[in-house]
Amino acid sequence: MTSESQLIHHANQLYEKGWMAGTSGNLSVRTEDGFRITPSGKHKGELSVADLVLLPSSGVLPSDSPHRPSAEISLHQTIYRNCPDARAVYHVHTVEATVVSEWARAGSLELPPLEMLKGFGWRGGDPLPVFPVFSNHADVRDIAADLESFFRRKREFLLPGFLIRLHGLTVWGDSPAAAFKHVELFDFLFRFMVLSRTVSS
Ligand SMILES: CSC[C@@H](O)[C@@H](O)C(=O)COP(=O)(O)O
Ligand SMILES: [Zn+2]
Repeated sequence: MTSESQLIHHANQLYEKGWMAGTSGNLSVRTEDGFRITPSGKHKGELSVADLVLLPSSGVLPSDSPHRPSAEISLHQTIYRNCPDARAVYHVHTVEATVVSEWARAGSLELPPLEMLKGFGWRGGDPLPVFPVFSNHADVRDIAADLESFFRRKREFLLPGFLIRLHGLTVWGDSPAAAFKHVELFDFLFRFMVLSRTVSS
């Protein structure tokens, strides 16, 4: 299976989970000639490989592209530029990700020290990793600029994801399967956070 067809398979699965409802979210995979990304504003449960838009390594979109690329392409570009191992970037809108994004303080969200964090390579006992939450600027390029500044501040351990306030979750991985796994791990953490507040209130 090519990485493009894995992306389409995952788009269907993420749509079925309700995480790409109402045309929300966008997915991309790195290819030899750049990366391919979902088109803007299309139903994410009805895509095919032919719908994907190529952003060539030159960074210049071909003028004859039949579809418009995702409006959030600048976030994907920023991740691929800063994370050489990233081969897939997935952005979803889950209810719990949106709820917990409101709980951030000074631009970061405290994650619970759950076993599930080890799925990201975190070792229990190490300090909890910083999980950034960026403002949902009207111009996505301003969010990408905040992300760029975050990447510049080098850290020992970087979680492969971030939230945008009242918007959604973005993750990356060294394969489409890894990106999908990271969406699932973060979803588990966010659902735990929401549920534990509900139970204790
Ligand atoms: C339901 S609208 C959501 C969009 O504004 C955006 O946040 C999104 O995730 C999808 O944008 P798209 O341009 O289709 O990739
Ligand atoms: Zn979005």
